[in-house]
Amino acid sequence: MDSVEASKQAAAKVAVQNHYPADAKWVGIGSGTTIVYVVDAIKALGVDTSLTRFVPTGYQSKQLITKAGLTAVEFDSIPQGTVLDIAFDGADEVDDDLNCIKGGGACLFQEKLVALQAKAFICVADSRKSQSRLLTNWKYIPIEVAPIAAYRVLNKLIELGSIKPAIRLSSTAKEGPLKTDQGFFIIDAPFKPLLLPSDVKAGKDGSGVAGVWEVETLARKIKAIPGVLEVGIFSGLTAPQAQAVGSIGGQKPVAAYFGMPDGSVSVRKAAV
Ligand SMILES: O=C[C@H](O)[C@H](O)[C@H](O)COP(=O)(O)O
Repeated sequence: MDSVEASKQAAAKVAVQNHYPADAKWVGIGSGTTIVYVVDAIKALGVDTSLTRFVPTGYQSKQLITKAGLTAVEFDSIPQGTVLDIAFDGADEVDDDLNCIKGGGACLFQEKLVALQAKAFICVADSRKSQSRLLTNWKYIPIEVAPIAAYRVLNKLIELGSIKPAIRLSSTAKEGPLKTDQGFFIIDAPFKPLLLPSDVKAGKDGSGVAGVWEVETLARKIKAIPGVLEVGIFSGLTAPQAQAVGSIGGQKPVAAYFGMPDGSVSVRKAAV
C-alpha cells in the first residue's frame, strides 16, 4: 500500500473509533476511495451490526456496503423523519471552516442528502485535501445538472466568473458525457480560490467582482441556476449548528480527519 492510501486508512480508523456509535441504527456511507477504509474500520470494531442499516450515497457505496456483509437501505427507503446516527464521507478539498468540495467521483447529490439527514457528518481524507481555502489544490467545483439544461448552465457559470467550465466526459471507452446515478451530467467549473466569511469581514470583496467569491455566496448562486440539481460545495452549518437554530440537517462536517504523510492523523473540528 502506498503512503497516500496508508494515510487514508489511518484517518478512517481514528474517525471511526472516535465517532461510530456502538448502538448505531442508521449510518450514512459516502463514496470514493477513502470511504472503503471507513467500512473496513467499522468491520474491525467488531460491534454487532446485525440491526444497523447503512445508507449508501450511490452505486459504488451500495456495492461496498453489501460486499462487506452489511445491510444497505437506500435513501428513499428509510422511514420518513428518520435521522441517521452518523454519516461518514470523503472530500476533494476541505477549508479552514470545514467547507468541503465534493463530487470528484460524481456522487455529490446523494452525498448531500445523506449528510443533511445525519446527526453528524464526519469527513475522512488524506493530507492533500486539507487546504486553508477551497479551490487551492483542487481546481474545480463539480455541479450535477439536468442534461437538457447543461449548455445553458455552462453559460451562466461563465457569467459568474468560472474559467472554462466543462461537461465531464465518461472515462470508459464509451464516448459522451459521464452520467451520474441520477442519469444527470456533471459540469466541472473552475473558479478562483474561494473566500471565507472572515476574509470578507477583513475587507476582501467576495461578491464575485473579478471572479472572487465567498464560498457560501457562490454555492447559493450556482444552486439557483435552473437545471442545477446540486452543487459540490458543502457549506453553511453543521448538523448541531443547524439544530441550535431550530433547523434539521447541516452540510458541513462536525470534524474532518486527515491522514498525514508521517502516519499521524490531524483533526479539524467545527466550533460548537
Ligand atoms: O463524488 C465523490 C465524492 O464526493 C468523494 O467523496 C470525493 O470525491 C473524495 O473521494 P476520494 O475519497 O476518492 O478522494
